[in-house]
Amino acid sequence: MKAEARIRFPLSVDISGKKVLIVDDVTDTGDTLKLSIGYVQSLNASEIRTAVLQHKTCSSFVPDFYGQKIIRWRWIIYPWARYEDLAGFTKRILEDGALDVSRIIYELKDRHGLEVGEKEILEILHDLAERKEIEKTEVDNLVKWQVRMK
Ligand SMILES: O=P(O)(O)OC[C@H]1O[C@H](OP(=O)(O)OP(=O)(O)O)[C@H](O)[C@@H]1O
Repeated sequence: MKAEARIRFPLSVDISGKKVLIVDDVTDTGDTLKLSIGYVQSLNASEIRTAVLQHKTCSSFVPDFYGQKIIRWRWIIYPWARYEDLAGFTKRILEDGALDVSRIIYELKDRHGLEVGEKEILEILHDLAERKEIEKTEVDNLVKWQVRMK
């Protein structure tokens, strides 16, 4: 589930009277751009336009410019968000029970069509473990990973 859009880092420059182009990678619900427009308006920009790489037609907001229209909803993994997306999918997969690395790789391919190498997934697993979100266990001499018990 996606978190609610919010302004985390207010602008530190004066944009009053300026023409502003807001650029994002994608519109999904449209909430991010709606919020951004409201925020930029509150700073008295004179004109506002919006642009995204990919616009999903389910979005309640239609940007002024987009590179591609996505009609059939799908999750899009951008190179700059691959790590974050993989970590999220991996955690969700582990919610179904403890799994070893090769099974996690299999599930990522099966459920999400993702090709992931062992080195890449191990780095993510170790990071999630360091953040205490998952933990390593050993079952019958097999190393498995599971969501950390609270
Ligand atoms: O139209 P919306 O439903 O608002 O979705 C679009 C937003 O979602 C993604 O960001 P994400 O929520 O992953 O936040 P982040 O870029 O801060 O990680 C994306 O980069 C857009 O900013």
